[in-house]
Amino acid sequence: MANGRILLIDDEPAFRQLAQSWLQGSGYLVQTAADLDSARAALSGFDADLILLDLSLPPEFDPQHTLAALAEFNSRPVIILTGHAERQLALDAIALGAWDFIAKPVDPDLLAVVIKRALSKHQLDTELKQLKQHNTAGVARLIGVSAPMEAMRTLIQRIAPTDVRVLVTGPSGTGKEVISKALHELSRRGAQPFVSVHCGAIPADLLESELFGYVKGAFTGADKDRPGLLKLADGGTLFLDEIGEMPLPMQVKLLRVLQEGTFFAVGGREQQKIDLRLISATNANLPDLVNKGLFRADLYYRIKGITLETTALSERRQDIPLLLQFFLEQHMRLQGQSLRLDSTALSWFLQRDWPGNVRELKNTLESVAAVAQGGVISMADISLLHPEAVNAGHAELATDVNNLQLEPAVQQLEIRLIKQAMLQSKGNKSLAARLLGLSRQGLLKKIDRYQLSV
Ligand SMILES: Nc1ncnc2c1ncn2[C@@H]1O[C@H](COP(=O)(O)OP(=O)(O)OP(=O)(O)O)[C@@H](O)[C@H]1O
Repeated sequence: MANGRILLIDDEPAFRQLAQSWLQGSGYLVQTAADLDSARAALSGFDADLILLDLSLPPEFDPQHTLAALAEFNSRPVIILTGHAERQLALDAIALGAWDFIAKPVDPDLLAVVIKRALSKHQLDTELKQLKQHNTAGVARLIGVSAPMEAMRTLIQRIAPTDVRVLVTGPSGTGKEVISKALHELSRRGAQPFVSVHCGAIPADLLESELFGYVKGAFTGADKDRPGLLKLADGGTLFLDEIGEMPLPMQVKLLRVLQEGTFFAVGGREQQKIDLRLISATNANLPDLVNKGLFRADLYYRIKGITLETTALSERRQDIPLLLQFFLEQHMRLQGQSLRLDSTALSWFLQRDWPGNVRELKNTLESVAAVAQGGVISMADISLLHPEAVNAGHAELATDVNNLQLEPAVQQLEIRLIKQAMLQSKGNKSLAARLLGLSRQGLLKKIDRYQLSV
């Protein structure tokens, strides 16, 4: 399959031919056009994912004319090809919505990087938009494009309208509560309460009165009737989180409620009837607990209904960029400031194992976002909170960070990142500067300041 479709609009035949062969060599489908009219004609039959646009085009050779046409192409990323004299125009193009610009003569390696980044950002934006447009609010909150997530979304949509009991199992932080809420929101009970009970967090001797409520005088301190969580969930959904941690005596009582649909408040004589849907979740292996006598087999079969199994984030890594984007947007909305990850920070997030799954990813992003400055999260921010991010070969930097010697720590980090970028770009300074989010001039100054032999 092709990596993407690119339309190259440039009046120089030799450059068109050369760039076309570079891009085809990298697996892109490429069409070319020499002016705006032929570009429009090409687009009617070729749905380009990205456009490379020279600003000086025939017949006018007037960059302003080309800039005026930019809006026609803006549904896809446009990269401006510019000569040095056109730098201001390129900046104007960016203000008008172009994705980036690249100077002529074009460096093929740099072009490849810019195109790759533009296309992956574009794909993320499109996927996020599609998810947002999903008319089923509950499922839209479940971010992810991996096969397990797609399958989960389909199952949720099928199961939600029924009243079948659901058991959601899987590792901690993989979204079991998000899934349960989606099931509730898409059900006929969606407008009724969703009551969540963390079975392990309520002390065993309080769980009964919390769930069933109590009547005045039932025990010391019960100075008035109080409805329990079961009653509060009447008509809606009761979500029993970490059900594996429910004490055995309470399991017996819950079983009776599930069998009969009725219960008594603690100290009460009046039988109460409830109508609710039960969704349970656990990260424990319930059949194992049943075998060990820690969980009642009859209750297990009652709550099991349909079992939905979540997948660890390390087994669906393709969801990480979209989750990061989602949490970044959430953060930006809350803080009212724009924020992005630079490329090294993004790779760090992509490469980690995330044993705490989505919860750990979200918390980590939020904490580094809190210390980031200037609207960009970089490795310098990450290593302040995660000194282990600095690899073993740079242990001295970790020590500095621990000693809170910020200045030298930042300098050493800069040196390391510059060396890494130079290595990655095989000595190409323009590309290294781009990877580091610096201008070429800015990079040269730093190389000079640190007297680096790169
Ligand atoms: N697919 C997802 N899309 C968006 N947010 C998610 C997703 N999965 C998890 N989250 C977020 O991650 C955090 C943890 O999710 P959740 O509480 O649902 O996990 P859990 O599996 O129930 O964890 P635990 O077993 O520890 O109770 C929440 O902030 C939730 O919003």
